[in-house]
Amino acid sequence: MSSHATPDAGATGRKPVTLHRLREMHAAGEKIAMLTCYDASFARLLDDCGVDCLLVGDSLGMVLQGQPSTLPVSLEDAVYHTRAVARGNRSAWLVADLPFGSYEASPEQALRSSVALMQAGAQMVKLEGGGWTAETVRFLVARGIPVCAHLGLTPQSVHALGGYRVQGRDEAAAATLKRHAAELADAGAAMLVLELVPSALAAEIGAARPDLITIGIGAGPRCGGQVLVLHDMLGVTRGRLPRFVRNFMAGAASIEDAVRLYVQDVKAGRFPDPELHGY
Ligand SMILES: Nc1nc(=O)c2c([nH]1)NC[C@@H]1CN(c3ccc(C(=O)N[C@@H](CCC(=O)O)C(=O)O)cc3)CN21
Ligand SMILES: CC(C)C(=O)C(=O)O
Ligand SMILES: [Mg+2]
Repeated sequence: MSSHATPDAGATGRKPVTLHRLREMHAAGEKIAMLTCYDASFARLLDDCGVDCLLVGDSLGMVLQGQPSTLPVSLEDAVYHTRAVARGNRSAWLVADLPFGSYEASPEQALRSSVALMQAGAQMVKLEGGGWTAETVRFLVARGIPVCAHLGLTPQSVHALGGYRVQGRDEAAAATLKRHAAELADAGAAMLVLELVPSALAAEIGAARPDLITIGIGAGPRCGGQVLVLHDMLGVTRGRLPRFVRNFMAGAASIEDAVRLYVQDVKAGRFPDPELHGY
């Protein structure tokens, strides 16, 4: 064992996943595996299993708190779970959702909320919305805060959208989505979550902006990476699940095996299957 071992890498652990490394992976065509994570124990497990990115999603409102939507999640809630995940994580890239009401009023409000998440251990913040968020994205990026955008089904707008429905289905909506993606990329967003959009549209957005790392959830296999809600892919969530979910615990001998299978299947392009999970 070298006496010059870097302090960040554990004895057997990988090097920390940086934004630079994610861009290298994306440029080389390596798919990025992301999962939501809300606590220290799962953070350590997911990191050990090679998950590239952990997302402290505001889905925690539904999954952990039993809320009917993500709207009741507070910035305090997000900070609390980001702290926990940051303590358990060793090397995965840590993204935290800006909750509903914590960033919409102004770029300054978004900065204050983002500072709270970054001080809790996040390395990137994620916010939902189209072109109107570009000014805020530019403001945060200029101040050293990496930003992930989120288009398509944006659950914080569920009441305006009229339910958790596929977005960008007709030609006009698809054109708007493409324009918003370009505006967010121009504003400096490094990553873009595409949720519940037709696979062909997600592929087009990614092809138009190779500088933007697209992460799909119900957006088909031709994205730069994939994300799922942890409790969904582990078969913990009860009730009817979105079509894009696969239960990786089915046939797996352990949670670690299921998570490793997810990472392998994302990297190999085996998940998602366009027939089973696509729109
Ligand atoms: N546990 C959990 N998993 C999620 O993926 C998730 C959350 N919670 N909470 C926030 C949002 C809500 N999400 C949802 C919820 C329902 C559908 C759904 O039922 N979609 C239909 C498609 C409808 C259509 O065709 O327009 C489906 O069958 O997939 C999709 C995404 C995704 N997010
Ligand atoms: C599902 C992902 C993209 C998310 O925003 C969340 O978990 O809150
Ligand atoms: Mg979210």
